[in-house]
Amino acid sequence: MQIPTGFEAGVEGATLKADVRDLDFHYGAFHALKRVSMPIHDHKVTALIGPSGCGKSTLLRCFNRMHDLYPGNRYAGGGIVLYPDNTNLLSPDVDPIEVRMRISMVFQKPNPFPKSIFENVAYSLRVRGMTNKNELADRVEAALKGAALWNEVSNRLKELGANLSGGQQQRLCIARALASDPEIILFDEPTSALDPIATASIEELIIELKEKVTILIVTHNMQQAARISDYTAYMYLGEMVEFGVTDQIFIKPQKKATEDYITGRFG
Ligand SMILES: Nc1ncnc2c1ncn2[C@@H]1O[C@H](COP(=O)(O)OP(=O)(O)OP(=O)(O)O)[C@@H](O)[C@H]1O
Repeated sequence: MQIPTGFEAGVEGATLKADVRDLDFHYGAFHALKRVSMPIHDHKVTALIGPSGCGKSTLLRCFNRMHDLYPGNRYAGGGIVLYPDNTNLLSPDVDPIEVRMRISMVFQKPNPFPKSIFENVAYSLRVRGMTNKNELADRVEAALKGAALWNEVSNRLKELGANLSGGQQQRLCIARALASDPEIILFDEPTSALDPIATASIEELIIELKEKVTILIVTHNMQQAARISDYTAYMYLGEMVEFGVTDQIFIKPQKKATEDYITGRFG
């Protein structure tokens, strides 16, 4: 899908994986997202930045219909179109379970299931009906390799996931997210509970992962957004203030509000 008019392509020939169109979101009476539009480029990392409470996580959670799990939440406006099949992820006709198979999520705190390392990764495959032992083993190995964890755990697969270090647990959660072969992975501040070394390895991994998947990441850390993302979106009070190529947002933002935030004058 070529970039529709009105979106800054940034990279020649870039294609879109999804686009958010005039999206509104309400937590009961609270209007948390206001007419948000932004493109999600295929096989790129897009970072959502902005001060606390501006709606970054709310926007991220729309992508896998997590808000559906709580009563009173309401999507409105245009929706989120996923390419290449033009599926509106927020349409009531689209099954949220299907959406979560195509779009997986990694949370702020590593949250392995109380199961073995192997089962943490195999779980989503079993849920999808995979029963063949060899196939499961191959897929688990591929996901753990994809998450740069295989070398550290290949001889510990029966141990509890919770026995791993924090950084390893987060890579296990990334392996779990990868196992189902998603098209997009959502990361919600994935390194905020980790030390600098574990953070660096997750950042390196995210950059590698974009070969396989499209990535959308919420981060409080502007240096992190600058280091790992191709595109950055700056949000404030539920609105999309500015979207662009990361270098442009950080070096020469178009809007004063973005500049004030980037330079630390605000936020
Ligand atoms: N379940 C909820 N019910 C009502 N309001 C909510 C709920 N979750 C978030 N909000 C409100 O929606 C707004 C956006 O919250 P959100 O968590 O998306 O912000 P954020 O930019 O991710 O913030 P942070 O960086 O602190 O995580 C905030 O005003 C928040 O108080």
